[in-house]
Amino acid sequence: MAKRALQALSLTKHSGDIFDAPDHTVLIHACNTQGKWGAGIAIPFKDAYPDAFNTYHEHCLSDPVQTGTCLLIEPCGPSKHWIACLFTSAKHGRGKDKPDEILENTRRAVEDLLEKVKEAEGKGEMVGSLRMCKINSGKFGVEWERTEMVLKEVEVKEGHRGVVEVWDREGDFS
Ligand SMILES: Nc1ncnc2c1ncn2[C@@H]1O[C@H](COP(=O)(O)OP(=O)(O)OC[C@H]2O[C@H](OP(=O)(O)O)[C@H](O)[C@@H]2O)[C@@H](O)[C@H]1O
Repeated sequence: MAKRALQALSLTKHSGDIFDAPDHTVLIHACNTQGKWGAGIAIPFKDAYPDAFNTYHEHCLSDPVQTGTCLLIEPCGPSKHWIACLFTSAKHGRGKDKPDEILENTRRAVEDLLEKVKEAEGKGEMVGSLRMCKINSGKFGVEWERTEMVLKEVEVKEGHRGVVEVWDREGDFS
């Protein structure tokens, strides 16, 4: 029998505030592995989800975290939002990984995210839609178009979510 072709990930684009999301939405951002949410969209994440920041921080300090992985943090606080940290660069600031490395880490981290979402759903957890900002396009300095190309090449395996929403405050996807 012919093998079923694997589907590629679909992106939908949305203009507005990523944080203004229904309960159980998964909010996704790109992180360094140093345990710091010190700039860019990481600051509002830290302000709105201090418990998630503590979980991320401890995860980074307790084990050397590999890039290309994802930490999916269970809903905490009244918002019931899941927080997904994609480890797309080891360091931040001047020491950040090179764009090609960030892109390869992104591909693997998103695959890891899709698997972790599947596992959570398998345990009967409520997991809403997957929402990301234009990851890597700010402090990590990688053009959004390059990250978008990589995301659209991610293979959606059996039982994995096939759609990720991308949110931008200005609706700028150029
Ligand atoms: N307040 C806000 N509200 C809404 N949208 C906002 C926003 N601020 C920025 N954006 C947008 O969010 C997208 C991603 O841009 P970002 O620069 O955040 O993230 P990135 O993925 O390039 O880099 C990750 C590293 O940035 C941080 O800094 P540190 O390493 O701590 O220094 C982290 O900790 C990571 O390590 C761009 O579309 C920005 O327009």
